[in-house]
Amino acid sequence: MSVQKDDDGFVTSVGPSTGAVETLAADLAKALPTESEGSTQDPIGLLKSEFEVEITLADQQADPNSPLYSVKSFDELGLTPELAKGVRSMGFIRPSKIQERALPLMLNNPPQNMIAQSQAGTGKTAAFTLAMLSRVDVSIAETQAICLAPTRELARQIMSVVAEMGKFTTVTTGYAIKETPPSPNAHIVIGTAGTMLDLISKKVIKPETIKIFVLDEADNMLEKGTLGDQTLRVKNRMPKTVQTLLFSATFPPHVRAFATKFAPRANEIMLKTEELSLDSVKQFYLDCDSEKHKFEILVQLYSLLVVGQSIIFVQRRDTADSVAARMIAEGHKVTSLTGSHQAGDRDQTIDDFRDGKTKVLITTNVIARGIDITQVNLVINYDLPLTASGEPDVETYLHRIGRTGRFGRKGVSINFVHDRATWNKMHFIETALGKPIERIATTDLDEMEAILRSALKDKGKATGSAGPSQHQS
Ligand SMILES: Nc1ncnc2c1ncn2[C@@H]1O[C@H](COP(=O)(O)OP(=O)(O)OP(=O)(O)O)[C@@H](O)[C@H]1O
Repeated sequence: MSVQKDDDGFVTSVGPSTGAVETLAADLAKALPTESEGSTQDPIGLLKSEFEVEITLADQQADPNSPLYSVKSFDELGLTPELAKGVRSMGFIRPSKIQERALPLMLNNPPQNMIAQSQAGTGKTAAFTLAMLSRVDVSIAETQAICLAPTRELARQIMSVVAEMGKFTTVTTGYAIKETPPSPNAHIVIGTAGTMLDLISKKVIKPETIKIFVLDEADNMLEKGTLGDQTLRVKNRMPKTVQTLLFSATFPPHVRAFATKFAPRANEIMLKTEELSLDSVKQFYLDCDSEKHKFEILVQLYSLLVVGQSIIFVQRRDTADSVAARMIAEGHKVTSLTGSHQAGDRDQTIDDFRDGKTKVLITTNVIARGIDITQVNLVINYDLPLTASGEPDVETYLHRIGRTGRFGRKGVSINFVHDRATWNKMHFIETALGKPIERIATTDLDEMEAILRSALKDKGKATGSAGPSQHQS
C-alpha cells in the first residue's frame, strides 16, 4: 500500500494505484484549497494561507461584481468604537456588499425593518449581529434583542459571533435552545423557535422589552407549518414597534410574499436569480450506476482523496448513520450528525468538526444552512436535496453547496447521480440556477481525467460536460 502526499500535506493517494482514478484525485486535490487554508493546526500553513486568502479577498473586494465588494470601510458604517474594535479584532478589513448596504439602513433612526438576501458565506451574520449589538442599551438589564435560527448548531454559531464582536462591550447574552440553561434578562437571546416560545410562555424571557427581532435563514423560519407557526407566535408576543430583520441567501417567491407581511414596509435587498450561486464553488456530478454503486464510488473517492474537510449530505437520518457505519467499516474516519442525535452529542460532533478533530461529516439538511466552517472545501450531495413531495429542492441545494467557498474561498461540490430520475432532478436545479454542473463519469476513467483536467485549467468557469450522462435522455 502506498501513501502519497502533495506539497500541502494532502494525501492524494492511499492504497494500490488505480491509474486514472489516482490522477482524478490529484487533479481534484489541485482544484481544492489546501488543508491548511484557514486551519489553526499548522502555523506555517496558516501564515501562508492567510496571505493567500487576503490577496484573493483584496482582489474580490475590489471587483464591483463580487458580493464581497465595498466602497466604504467599517468606520464609515456608523458603528460605536467598541463594535468597530470588535470587527477589527476578527480580522475583517473591509465590509462585504451586504454589510455595507444593510448596516446603515438597519442602524438608522427611527428603526426600519429589513429583508436582506445575499449569497451564502458573504457575511450576513456579522451584519445582523452588529445591528443587534448596536441597538442594546447596556444600562437597562432587560432582554432587548432576539435572534431565531432553525437549528441549535446555527444558534450556537451565531452566539459565538455575537460574543466575539461584542467582546469590547458589556452586552450580556443568553440561549434559548434545548438542554441549555437560559439567562433571564440577558440583553440578547439567541435560540430556536420552539424553545424561545417555551421560555416566553414560562415568563423566563420577557418579550415586552424587545426592540429588535432577527430571523436568520428567514425563508426557512417563515415556511408554512410548525416552524412558521412558532416564529409567528414569538413575533406576536413582542411590541408592534419591534424592528424586524429577515436574512437569508434564498427567498423563494411563496415565502417572500409572507416575509413582506411579517416585516412590513421593510427596506429590501434582493438578488437576481443569476446572482444566487457563487462562482467560487465548482460544481460536478458523478455518473453512478445504482445506489449500491454510489456507495462503492464514495468509498473509492475517500480512499483516493483526503480533502481538507468535507460534508456529505444525505436525505434521511437513517441513511446518514448507515453510510457512516459502512464507511467506518471500510476503514474511513467519519462522523454523522442528524436531528435524531442527543443535544450533547450534536454539540460534541459539530465542535470536533469545527476544530478539525474530525474531517468528514455525514449529515442531513440539519446543517445545510448557515454553518460556517471555512476549512470545508468539498461538499458531496450523496442524495440530492428533495422537498417533502420529492421535487428537487433548489434552495436547499444552494445552501448545501454554500457550506464550502466561504467568503471568497474556493470549494468543490459533487452530486451523486445514479438514475434517470435523479439526473432529471439535478438538471432541474442546474437550469434553475443557470450554472453548469460538470459530469464526471465513473465508467470511463480517461474521460473523467480529461474533464477534470480541462475544468481545472479554466478555474471558476466550468463549461459543461464532455459527454452526455448515461441517464440523460
Ligand atoms: N467583512 C468581512 N471580512 C472578512 N471576513 C468576513 C467579513 N464578514 C464576514 N466574514 C467571514 O466570512 C465567513 C462567512 O460569513 P457568514 O457566516 O456571516 O456568512 P452568511 O452570509 O451568514 O452565510 P450563510 O448564507 O451560509 O448563512 C465567516 O467566516 C465570517 O467570519
